[in-house]
Amino acid sequence: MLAWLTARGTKRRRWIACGLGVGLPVLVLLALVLACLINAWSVSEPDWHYQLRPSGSGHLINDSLFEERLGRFQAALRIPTISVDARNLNESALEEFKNFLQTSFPRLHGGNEDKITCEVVSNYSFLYEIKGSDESLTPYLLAAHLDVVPVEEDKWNYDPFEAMKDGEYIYARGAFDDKHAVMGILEALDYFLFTKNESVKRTFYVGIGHDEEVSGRQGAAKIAEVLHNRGVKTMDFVLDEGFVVLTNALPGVQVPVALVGVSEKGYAEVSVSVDGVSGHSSMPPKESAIGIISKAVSRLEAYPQPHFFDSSSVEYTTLETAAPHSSFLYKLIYSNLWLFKNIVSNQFLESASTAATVRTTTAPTLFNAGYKINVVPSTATAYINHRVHPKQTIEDVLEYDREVIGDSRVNVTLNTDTYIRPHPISPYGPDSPQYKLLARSILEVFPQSFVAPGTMIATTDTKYYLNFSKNVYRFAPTFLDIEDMPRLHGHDERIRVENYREVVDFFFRLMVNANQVNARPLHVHARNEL
Ligand SMILES: CCCCCCCC/C=C\CCCCCCCC(=O)N[C@@H](CCCCN)C(=O)O
Ligand SMILES: [Zn+2]
Ligand SMILES: [Zn+2]
Repeated sequence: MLAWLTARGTKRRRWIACGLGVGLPVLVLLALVLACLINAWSVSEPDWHYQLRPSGSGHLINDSLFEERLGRFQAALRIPTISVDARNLNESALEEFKNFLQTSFPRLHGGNEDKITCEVVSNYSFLYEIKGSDESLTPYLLAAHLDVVPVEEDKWNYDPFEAMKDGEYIYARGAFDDKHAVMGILEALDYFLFTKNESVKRTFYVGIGHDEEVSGRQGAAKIAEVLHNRGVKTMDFVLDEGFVVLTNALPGVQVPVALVGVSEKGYAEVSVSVDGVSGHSSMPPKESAIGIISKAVSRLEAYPQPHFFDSSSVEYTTLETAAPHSSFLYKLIYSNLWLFKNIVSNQFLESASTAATVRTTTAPTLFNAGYKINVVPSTATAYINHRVHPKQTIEDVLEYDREVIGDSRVNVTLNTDTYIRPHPISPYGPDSPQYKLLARSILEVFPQSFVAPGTMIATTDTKYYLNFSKNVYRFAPTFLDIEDMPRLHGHDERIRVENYREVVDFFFRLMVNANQVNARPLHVHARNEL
């Protein structure tokens, strides 16, 4: 009897143990799925972001004036202010552009010194100071550049310097990068100061560089020096080109995202070279200099730099912010990144543009070796352009390169004249008044979008303005579908005509908002009014 009871007890315990063994994980899994679903169902736009949305929208600049402004923009695009390298700028075009600005905006360039002064810096760059009445308010800086990259004319379907308008778009080099901002800022400024006659409380500056595409050393760097010498030490915020309003950039997100660059990747030019033996090509060595460097470059591509995506990454917030605007599947993923971060990170690595936001990129861009078909050259050099992720130092990147190449014959050398360290992360989110000011101005002009932070993947002139402010933002009010990305620095660069209207509106709104202390958004409404 006792034995039977004991046996029965053991059996029950086994059943319980077995039940627990299978049931508990199933329960945990169910709880997990439920928690994820609840997170996805309950995700909504944060109140602070929602409250920045205006209830109405409308263009601020009247239509008859817009045609005139558009004509001026096209005229600006027709001047080929091409920067090839720091010693090869198109000086006659720069001179023409200077005259063009001065004659197009006479009220900004003299005779109104009580409102605005303009200094020409390094012959072709411009620094405007708009004096405010309240000296207790910290000034801010709007920046842009007037030079453009060269064109491969025969690859364009339009003349890159004709600024052809096909009804919907204007096609021209510089339409997107960055003359829309130069002209948009000046149009808005002229309207703000002389048409609307706004009384300026907060001083602000407009800095327009002429050599951003080749370093900015004569333009933005000198503008920063002039400001410093005038005793300007602090800016409330700095806004320069950078990210834009993007469509189809984030998986599962149909709504346009106005991505604000709150940091910027670093920049490094690295040479990978070997000094070997030369000789007759009829008796080649087992490994030539060209072969050794080819292998090194091939390994750098095969073993890319590490990637970073965790709760401390800016991109993590980008996706959390995108969650309420995503399809249900992506709501589920973006509102549960603690669980799905590895999947997301792998998906990011699949496309060049998103991969660039989560890792240091490695681009072999130049390859020099050899000078005659029957001579084995002793040297070969490849040049690698790295864009350094803020979670790495330039030293980390070089060390990784050397490790991956794993060949002591190969010299890996940093160009110490050109490197730029990753920029610090500027504040973003509800606790940053400067970010909110920018977000409000964006939403007033692009109410169909949402605003999210990102890490700018290319370099901008902001590197020269970092000492003025901890609030440095990189954003241009232009629309870009991810499919149009190759047009940037590529062929058939373009901007939608309607988008140019929004560009002028945006800079005008920003000037109005920045001029109001403790400003409230236009037509603010409560969530339940909709
Ligand atoms: C999760 C987000 C997905 C991001 C997708 C990327 C979208 C990119 C969108 C817009 C980028 C616009 C960039 C326009 C600014 C380009 C600035 C630039 O070209 N700078 C040059 C400066 C060269 C100076 C000489 N060294 C550069 O970086 O090469
Ligand atoms: Zn640019
Ligand atoms: Zn550019």
